[in-house]
Amino acid sequence: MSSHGDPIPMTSAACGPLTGDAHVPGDKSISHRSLILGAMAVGETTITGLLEGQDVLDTAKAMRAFGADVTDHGGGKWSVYGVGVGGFAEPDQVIDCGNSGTGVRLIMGAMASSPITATFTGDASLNKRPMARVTDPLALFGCQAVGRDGGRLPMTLVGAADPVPAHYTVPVPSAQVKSAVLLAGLNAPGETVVIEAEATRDHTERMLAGFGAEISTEVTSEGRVITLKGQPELNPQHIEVPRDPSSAAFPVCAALIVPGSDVLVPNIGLNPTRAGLFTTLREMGADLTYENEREEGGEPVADLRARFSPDLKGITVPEHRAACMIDEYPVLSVVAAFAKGETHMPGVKELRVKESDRIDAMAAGLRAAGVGVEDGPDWWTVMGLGHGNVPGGVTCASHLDHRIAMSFLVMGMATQKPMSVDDGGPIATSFPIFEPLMAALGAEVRRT
Ligand SMILES: O=C(O)C1=C[C@@H](OP(=O)(O)O)[C@@H](O)[C@H](O)C1
Ligand SMILES: C=C(OP(=O)(O)O)C(=O)O
Repeated sequence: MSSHGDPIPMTSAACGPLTGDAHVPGDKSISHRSLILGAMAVGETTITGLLEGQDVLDTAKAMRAFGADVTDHGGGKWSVYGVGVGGFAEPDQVIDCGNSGTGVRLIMGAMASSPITATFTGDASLNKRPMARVTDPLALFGCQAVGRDGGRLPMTLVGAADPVPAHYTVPVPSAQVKSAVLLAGLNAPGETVVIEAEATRDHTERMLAGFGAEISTEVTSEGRVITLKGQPELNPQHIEVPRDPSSAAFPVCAALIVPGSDVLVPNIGLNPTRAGLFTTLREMGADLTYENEREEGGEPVADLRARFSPDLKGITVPEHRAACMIDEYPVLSVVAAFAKGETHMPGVKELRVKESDRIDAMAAGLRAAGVGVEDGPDWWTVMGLGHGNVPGGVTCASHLDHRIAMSFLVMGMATQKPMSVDDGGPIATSFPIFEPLMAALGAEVRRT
């Protein structure tokens, strides 16, 4: 089933070279944060290039339910009239975050230090995902949570009437947990401190500073120590959302495996906490170059140029790189199938608690398509067959997971026989223009 509606079976088949420019949508992480921080500022935040995927639309709807005035002006232009830190109203309906872990976890953080009660739910995928990783630290602020067994949604949070700041070491590498704690810290008096051993995406820290919060990060022997001063007045901003490196991954990887391809993916944010896939692909021998490198809004940006790469080789992806490419492992495993030799991916336990168990989902489809995969609790290895040698010819389950669906469709562009997915519906959560964008490059992707 797709997140919203009937399943949409899709197929992709081997195609001629992929060529042209691929303008991928706005960054999903930054889009969620623009709406949430806009809702917590005093006055009007304007946003251009917002990702209008279902995950972000669900966050926009949630921000309205908490009292912010959120307006869609068309063409990716949005405005949010915020209610100020501590100004959230109590929603009179259940908050449905659909398929989005980022949406629900950040919003829980944003309301946790306010004296209001809210009930959260999601689709069948989100309702299986662990929420105690967020509600445990939110309890330190005085927020109470009651959910289903194992800390699952639906779940009701009773925000703290008298919040206290927290000092918390994040036990798993998760930007969502870190961000939930920081957002809760906004309405607590005094300093909230979050420590992360491994660096995860730092958009919340950068954007909070942009909105005028007092926040600092110190790198110590314990890791990154982030200190936030509570109860600031956040100033509204104009935000230009950069294009999403996690979406860029799909046309980039497709170009590397389809013979003769030459694709330009312009204006991609290369924040080091997000760009691990591109480093990894270059280590595998990918013909992937950064053109027109520049800085925009304090972040490194470049146009990515990906060309067919006949001599890809398997590598071991360094474990310390996992957090900065965590959403890209599914599509990396596809590229690995077309490389020569083994690609070993250690330290990736978090893949098992995404929209699906991404190791299981990819391993099942790759094996069915004739590719050897070995896996353990926190690692997996793909036995590459080399270009032209990957059989394909199977239908894979996408398990309500956009990245699984897109990964198998990219794979089918270079396998001997077409690849299908049972449901391409979830693609709309993060990359609603995936089909027309890939078709315009010359791919054979269609609904079946
Ligand atoms: O903070 C964010 O915007 C995200 C953090 C990551 O999740 P975790 O925090 O669970 O690693 C990532 O997988 C997700 O797509 C977006
Ligand atoms: C894991 C992802 O998203 P979320 O956790 O927001 O559902 C993703 O987009 O790959």
